Amino acid sequence: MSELDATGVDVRFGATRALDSVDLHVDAGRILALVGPSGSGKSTFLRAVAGFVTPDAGTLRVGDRVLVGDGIMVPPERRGLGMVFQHHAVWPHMSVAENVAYPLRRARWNRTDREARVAEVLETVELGDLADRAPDTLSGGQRQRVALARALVARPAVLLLDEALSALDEPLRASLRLMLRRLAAEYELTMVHVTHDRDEALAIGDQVAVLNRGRLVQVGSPAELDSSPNSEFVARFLHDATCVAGSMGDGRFRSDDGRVSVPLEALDFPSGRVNGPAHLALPPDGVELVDQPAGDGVLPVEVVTSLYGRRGRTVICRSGDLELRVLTSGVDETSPTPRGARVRRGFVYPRVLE
Ligand SMILES: Nc1ncnc2c1ncn2[C@@H]1O[C@H](COP(=O)(O)OP(=O)(O)OP(=O)(O)O)[C@@H](O)[C@H]1O
Repeated sequence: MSELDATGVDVRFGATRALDSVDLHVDAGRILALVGPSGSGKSTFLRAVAGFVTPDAGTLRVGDRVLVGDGIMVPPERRGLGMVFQHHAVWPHMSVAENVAYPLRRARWNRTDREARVAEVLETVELGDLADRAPDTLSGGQRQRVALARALVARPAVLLLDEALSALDEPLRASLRLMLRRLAAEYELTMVHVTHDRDEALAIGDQVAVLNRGRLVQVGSPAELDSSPNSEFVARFLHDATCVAGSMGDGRFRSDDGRVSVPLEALDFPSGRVNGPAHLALPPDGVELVDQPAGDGVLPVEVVTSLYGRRGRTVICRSGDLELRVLTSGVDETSPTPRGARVRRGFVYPRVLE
């Protein structure tokens, strides 16, 4: 069990700054979920830790061992890390057990120790019965567990997962999420789990880090990110918030077009109190539908459509040019069409005027 520490990691590909001075710390035995839109630098970070990409600046350390920095650049095969990719790289010409034993063969483990360790790891990933099977006779989820077992077999200091569950269907994904959390706890394994799936990041991570254009924009527990997104970007990305431009003054937010006016009681300031130009981010669960189009903090709306979800139905409404998502619980769609949306909770951020 080892902690992972990244300090000031920069990676450039020509004019693209794939990672911009990234500082990240993962405590030993914990899972960090790294999430962000496409092209935000998630895979580049993992590849830099694994040793497939050389940072232009910064240091990477696992435990007290420097992997990158101070003139050191440890090659990938000497880093002692495990990695699992989206598409299970399982060798078709080897049985399940042979696939899993491969890293131990390369490390010249003797046969008895190798067989015992392979059997133990296959039990851990619940593949004990399938040791002799050929990979092409396995389901996608079983193959991915073979890849996981192979990454775990040599007791890596850190396990790196690059969209490792993304190609699987639910509910298999859900069961593998649980398996990863169980492994982290039982074996005190440090993990970095890269995903573009926001719900998965919040479900699996002890800590969640959000990347945007190579920059780390927020790191915190799932509950912190859920309740207190520190920027408009995070509010949009994690919460599907609708953003409204306006300003704060006289204890309320007023939108530039005059349609939205919200009193202080309904406002949160996750990045600090704001006065003057501001953006209001409205998460779907911070707005409720009401029958009347008027009232304090109420916008007149027209319902466009809705999506069913387990937490409730998300109703898509329009108010002027604004498209708003409202999470409702058990709204009967045949009831009189709601004509207003009342803001119960919105996040306010400073707005930098161009
Ligand atoms: N080998 C490379 N050569 C040039 N540019 C690259 C290379 N690898 C990545 N990039 C660029 O670096 C940026 C970050 O890419 P990266 O693959 O890390 O993003 P990501 O967040 O993992 O995206 P996705 O979710 O789409 O996989 C992107 O702009 C990408 O085009």
